[in-house]
Formats: sequence, C-alpha cells, structure tokens
Amino acid sequence: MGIGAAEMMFRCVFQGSISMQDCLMELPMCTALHNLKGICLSTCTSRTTNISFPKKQPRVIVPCLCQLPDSLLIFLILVPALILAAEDTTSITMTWALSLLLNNRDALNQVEQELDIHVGNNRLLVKESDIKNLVYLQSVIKETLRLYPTAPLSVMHESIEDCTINGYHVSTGTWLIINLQKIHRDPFIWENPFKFRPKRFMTTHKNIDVRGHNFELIPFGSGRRMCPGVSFALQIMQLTLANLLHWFKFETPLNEAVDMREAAGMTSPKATPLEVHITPHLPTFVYDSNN
Ligand code: HEM
Repeated sequence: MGIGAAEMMFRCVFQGSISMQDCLMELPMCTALHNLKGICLSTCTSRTTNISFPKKQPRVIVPCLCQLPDSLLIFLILVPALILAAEDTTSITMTWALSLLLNNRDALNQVEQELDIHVGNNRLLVKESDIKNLVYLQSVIKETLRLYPTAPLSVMHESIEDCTINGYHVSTGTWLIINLQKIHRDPFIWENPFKFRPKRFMTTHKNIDVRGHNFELIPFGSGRRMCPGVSFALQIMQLTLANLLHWFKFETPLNEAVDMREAAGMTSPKATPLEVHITPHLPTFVYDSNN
C-alpha cells in the first residue's frame, strides 16, 4: 500500500484531494470489510454521481456519507474509523509508557510497589475499582502522553469565520495545526521538560489533567472536536498497563537502554520495536486461580 489507510481517510475528509472511492479502495482487507467494500463502492459510485457539490468547495466525504443508510454508515465508515482512531493511539502510548519505565527503573519500582500495596501478590486481576488507588500509575500515563502525544501535530482544523486570537487575526478558511509536542515540552511551563518525571503530576502539576481543560497538556485535543475516546482510552491504558506490570517482571535483553527514537507520521510510534523479557512476578498458585 503506497499510502496508509488512515492518511487516505485524512486526505479524503480534510483536504478533499482524494475521492471516497479511492479512500475505500485503501481500507484494510480484513474479511468483513472485503465483503462489504464492494457493496459500498458501488453504493458510493451510484449515490455520489447525483450529488452536486458547490463549485468552490473541495469534494468532501460528508455529503456522500449523509446519503448512505445508517447501518451501512456504521459498519463501513464509523466502525473502521473508530478502530483506526482507537487501536493505534492506545497501543502506541502503552509502548512508550513501558519504554519510559524500562529506561527509568526507579519509576518502574515505584509502580510495582504501588501494585504490591494496593492489589497485593495473592490476587491475579487488577480491577477497575483498584485504579483510583494507583495514583502513581495514573501519573505515568499522563507523563507519557505529555512526552509522546500519539498525534504530535493533533488533527488539522479550519476556521469557519474571521476571528482574532491573542491579537492575531485569523481569516476564514485558515488551516490550524497545533504542535502539541512543542507545548508539552515548553520549558516555561514544565521544569526539566525532557525528563520523565511522573511525580510532577502528584506535586507541582497535581491539578493538571488531560481532558482538554488545561491547555498546557492536551494530548486528546480540546473543545467540541476533542477526542471522544478520552475516558475509554485512559481506562483501557491504565487497566492494561497495571495488569501487565502486576503479572510480569519486565526487563530489556542484556539490560540495555530502550531506543527512544520516534518514527515520522501522523501518529508517532517508536522507530524500532520494543523488545522485552518477561518473567512471572506473582506466586505460581495465583496464576492458576481465576480471581
Ligand atoms: C491514547 C489514546 C488516544 C489519543 C492520544 C487520542 C488523541 C486524539 C486527538 C488528538 C484527536 C483530535 C482532536 C482534535 O481534533 O482536536 C482525536 C480525535 C478522535 N479520537 Fe482519539 N485519541 C485516543 C484514543 C481514542 C479512542 C480509544 C477512540 C475511540 C474509542 C478515539 C476516537 C477518536 C475519534 C472518533 C476522533 C475524531 C473526533 C472528531 O473529529 O470529532 N480516540 N483523538
């Protein structure tokens, strides 16, 4: 595939530079989609030919979508879009969190201690109700999202009317790209901005959260188009990371530092795969139990 499916959708939705048909041609070929793709392609072709687009407007996806039946819309567009938006982002963030912890063994020890205290080593599952007690782990996730926001340049927005922000005139139709990573590493806001210090969210930045209210930390964006998956993402990441670190002891091969180089793209995955050695962390009988 010359261009990623996500990027295709992006260009289709935001720039109108690629038609919906081309965009759908690039969707991943999972079995369900393979069968449904043909239906959608023909549906789109027949439906879009009768749509008249305003002359000056680029051809965008929304008018096409509005004409699809709801069920088709959900299965062909919303479900893949949600999978695209949800899968990469959470797995990339968890990989960075684990990498940061492996390069900062004190922090890793602290997470393990917290789990020992609040979950204990005679219980297998960390439950949702445990998360409120795992404040250090929550801070680890926040600090990871600060240093490695999954969408470092967020998502492009376009102003729909002239406005003035902080004395700067912004005309209608201006494209706005926010450099989240730059804001998250601003030395005027964050002391030692490049250091991994989860504790800052328990002390100096205790009241800063990631839900779009504090503009110094907006990995999920802010305002009416901010990420609707924020609560789900935080819950999944906290629960998954807590369980992984509770079940296993993580180490790097030969105890080497993890390579923290980032790959380029709309999202920012690690440039190289994360390799770890895992060994059981709990007594054997706990793994045999179901609790
Ligand atoms: C670490 C996890 C995640 C991060 C960092 C993240 C980040 C973002 C960002 C920065 C945006 C753009 C906001 C803007 O335009 O200002 C966005 C949009 C979006 N996200 Fe997430 N996201 C994550 C997980 C998820 C999950 C789990 C879901 C779904 C279950 C999801 C669904 C969406 C959708 C549907 C949009 C588009 C919203 C719109 O345009 O109105 N995201 N996300």
